[in-house]
Formats: sequence, structure tokens, C-alpha cells
Amino acid sequence: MTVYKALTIAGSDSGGGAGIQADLKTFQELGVFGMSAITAVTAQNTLGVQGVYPLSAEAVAAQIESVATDLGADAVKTGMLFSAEIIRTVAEQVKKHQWERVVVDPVMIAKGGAPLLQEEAVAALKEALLPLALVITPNIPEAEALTGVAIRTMDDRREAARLLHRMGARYVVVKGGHDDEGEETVDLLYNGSEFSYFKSKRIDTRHTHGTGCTFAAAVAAELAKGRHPVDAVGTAKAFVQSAIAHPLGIGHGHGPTNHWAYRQYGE
Ligand SMILES: Nc1ncnc2c1ncn2[C@@H]1O[C@H](COP(=O)(O)OP(=O)(O)O)[C@@H](O)[C@H]1O
Ligand SMILES: Cc1ncc(COP(=O)(O)OP(=O)(O)O)c(N)n1
Repeated sequence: MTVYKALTIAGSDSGGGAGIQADLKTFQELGVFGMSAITAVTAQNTLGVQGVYPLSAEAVAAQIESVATDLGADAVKTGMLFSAEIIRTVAEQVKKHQWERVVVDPVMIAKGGAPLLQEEAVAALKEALLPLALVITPNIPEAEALTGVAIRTMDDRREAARLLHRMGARYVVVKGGHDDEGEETVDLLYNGSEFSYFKSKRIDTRHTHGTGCTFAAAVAAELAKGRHPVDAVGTAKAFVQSAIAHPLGIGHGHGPTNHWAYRQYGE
């Protein structure tokens, strides 16, 4: 039996909806063995982020080395990286282990407004990590912060995607969850020459905590199995749609998505 393996390098969400926890659940649901290197511990629940406790860059590097030198990884996903120092360490590790199937989810701010990346670390993300990404998955505010383009229209999104591709990411997905106009959510994908659009019915719900992590983790899981990035994005869109459409209804705020919905109910 071939065992496909994916490594997530991200923050821990004690509430289980986002971060490392969302990534590992998604890997498992898509039939991929999940491994983790934790960058920061957050005290977090459906009401917000109550605390952020970063690990040292040395601790992050040690976790990655442990995975790389024994188990290996077919794909790698990065999420909350918190500081420029951790970003540079992760970039060095990606290069050292010659990982190519790398998904960079440039996590900056939680939906409730809590910062998960220091402001001065945005430059390091652009310079050190973005050029190593096979797929980058910013939401609209993250694409704006990385490119300086104010995104109001689909044309603006295409412009931001072109710039992100020019910075070195081979496939750019500018997700549409924050564009609350229209009946559909549209994720735009750019491969350097053409655009494709992944559309689904917009679900009217407040239970969207962790959608971005779940989406990027699903892309990484599919890449780990050897899928083409475009097919991986298609599966990720269907996975997250099902996870939002079948909410668990837990917690008192913005609840987590349902990571087993895709397996249980399909798309
Ligand atoms: N209300 C919604 N209905 C359907 N899909 C959604 C909804 N909100 C977000 N999504 C999808 O969830 C994924 C994450 O989107 P987004 O909210 O833009 O990212 P983030 O969680 O990083 O802010 C995308 O595939 C997006 O299309
Ligand atoms: C530890 C941790 N990492 C990432 C996030 C952001 O997750 P995201 O999928 O963008 O979902 P929201 O926080 O925006 O609901 C996080 N919250 N915690």
C-alpha cells in the first residue's frame, strides 16, 4: 500500500476549527497521513483568539528536521508562521529538503481580527517563501497586503494574481470568501497564462471558522497524492463547500466547519 504523507507547518488552534487541527483532519479525510510542525500555540475558540504563544524558530526547524529525516513528505503546507524569523527558517528547510509540492497559505489575520502574522513579516513572506510556492492561496485581504492592489472587482483580483505569479508562485488562487456580492463564491486560479474559476453556491452562515486552512490543506493532500494543482484546487473547493454546508453547530460564535462532511455526504 502506498502511504501518501503531508506536512503542515502552522499554528495550533485549541478550538480545533483552524490551524494545525483543521489541516490534520483534512489530510486524514482525504486519505493522506498528516504530520505537523507547530509554529505557535493559540488559545482560541469560536468567539476569537484569546492568546498567541509563538515557538522559537529553532523549535520549528527541529520539528521539520525530525519529519524530513525519517518520514519524508509528499507535500508541505504552511499556515500561520507568525514572524519573519520563522518564515526564513521554514524557507531554508523547504530548500534543504528540496520540497516542491508546497502550498503557502499566507495567513495574516483571523476572521475575528486577531493578528496571526507580525506586520514586518509580510516582506519576508514575499521574498523568502512565496518563490518556493507551487500553490499560494491568499484570501482577498491577504492578496491586497501582498500586492498593494485594492481589490474591488474580478479585474483587480486578476491583477493581484498576475503580480503574485510574477513574485514566484506557480499557481495562484485568490479565494473569494470575502467578496460578499452575488449568489456564488468564486475562487480564481492563475497558472501564469490563463485564469480558471471555481464557483459554488454562497452559503449564508456564520460557521466559517477555518475555511481557509481547510481549503489549503485539501490542496496539499491532493498534491501529496500526485494530483495536478488544478485538480487539487477543484477537490479542495468541493471539500470546503461540503464542510460549510453541513455545519456542526458547536460553540457560541463562528463555529468550525465539518471536516467529515465530504466523506459522509459528498459534494
Ligand atoms: N459563505 C461561503 N459559502 C461557500 N463557500 C465559502 C464561503 N465562505 C468561504 N467559502 C470558501 O471557503 C474557502 C476559503 O475562503 P475565504 O473565506 O476567502 O478564505 P479565508 O478563510 O482564508 O479567509 C474558499 O474556497 C471560499 O470560496
Ligand atoms: C492557528 C490558526 N491558524 C490560522 C487561522 C486562520 O484560519 P482561517 O482558515 O483563515 O479561518 P479564520 O480564523 O479566518 O476563521 C487561525 N484562526 N488560527
